[in-house]
Amino acid sequence: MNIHIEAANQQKLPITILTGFLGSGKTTLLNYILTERHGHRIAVIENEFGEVDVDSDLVLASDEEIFQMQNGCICCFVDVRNDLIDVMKKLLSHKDKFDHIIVETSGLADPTPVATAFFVDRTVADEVELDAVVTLVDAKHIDQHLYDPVLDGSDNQAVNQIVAADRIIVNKIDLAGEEALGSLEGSLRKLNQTAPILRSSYGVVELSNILGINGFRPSYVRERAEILDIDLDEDHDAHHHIHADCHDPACDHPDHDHHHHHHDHGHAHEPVRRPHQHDATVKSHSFVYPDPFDREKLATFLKGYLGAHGDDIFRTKGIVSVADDDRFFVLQAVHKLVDFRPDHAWGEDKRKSKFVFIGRNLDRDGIDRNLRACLAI
Ligand SMILES: Nc1nc2c(ncn2[C@@H]2O[C@H](COP(=O)(O)OP(=O)(O)OP(=O)(O)O)[C@@H](O)[C@H]2O)c(=O)[nH]1
Repeated sequence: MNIHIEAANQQKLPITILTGFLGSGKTTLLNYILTERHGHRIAVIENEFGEVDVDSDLVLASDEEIFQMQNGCICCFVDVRNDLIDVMKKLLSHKDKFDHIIVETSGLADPTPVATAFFVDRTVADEVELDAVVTLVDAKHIDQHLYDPVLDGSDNQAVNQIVAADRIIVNKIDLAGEEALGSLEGSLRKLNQTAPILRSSYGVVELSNILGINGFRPSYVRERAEILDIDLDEDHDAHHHIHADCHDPACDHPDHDHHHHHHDHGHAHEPVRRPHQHDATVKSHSFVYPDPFDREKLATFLKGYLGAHGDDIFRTKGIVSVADDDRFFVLQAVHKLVDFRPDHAWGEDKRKSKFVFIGRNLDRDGIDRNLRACLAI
């Protein structure tokens, strides 16, 4: 299989891979990018973690093209990566409509195999170039994931995302003091010696620092090839190596083994396995209810429950139908920090509530029982 790594070419469509741990602010940054006037016409590909799609409801409607990719994490499955290539081909078939693509990975994804995927398919590789891997870091919560004791000896996605970055954005600086920020930046610098580190609150950064930066300049090629695990020295028929760990506990793909590295050697459907451990303790549970909720009861439950279990529950999201209110409510929680507020009117949309809880030691039945107790009936 031929791998095309070459100098940046203005004709090629730049791709930004937006990554960062669960709840770090990827969608917030994406919304900022999509609503900001920056001169780029952007297509977005999203990869959702968890089987119930909430993210598409959270991304602001815009003229941009937004493609949802569910059913697995981009970084994990060969067929999800193939879907990525298919989506990319569709986009390329009307590329006059945009001049930049952003791929938002799921919060548990390793960006490296996602980036590598673009070099696997020749048609796509001829037309696109990786502009940059942009990694968001949650200034308040990252420490507990970088130094996660449960992951001792296993792959740590929070670390991989930082290692793979061309740009690091320390987000949520409003929640951290100067001293903590300084020490965090020191730790990030140890993991990644080259990526400029920016700071932001709610993803507000100077966009010229993260879009159209040509992270793949010729001088970067070797360094990037190393990060992407592509062997440049193997003449024209260089193998590509995809480290396709699945970090999507929601997946139950038959070909998938959560305890092994998949190591492709150009044969997309025949992963070669080698011993590997990783965190299979993180799970995602989704809940859907047709009946409306009592706003106060639900808010009280969420605060109390996440207050008690928020060390283990990394991320909670929801779109909620509230009794006697025309608007849908959005639930956003990262560990113990809960944000539950009204959004737009439901309009023609069918009212129903969806919740996704992601974390360790989740008590699915208990959460379900508690949520049902908050229904307005
Ligand atoms: N205080 C504060 N909250 C923020 C900031 N940026 C984002 N948030 C909040 O953090 C929560 C998570 O933000 P998202 O943008 O949904 O995070 P994400 O990385 O897309 O999350 P996943 O898709 O689950 O991985 C939301 O409640 C945001 O409003 C910030 O700079 N400061």
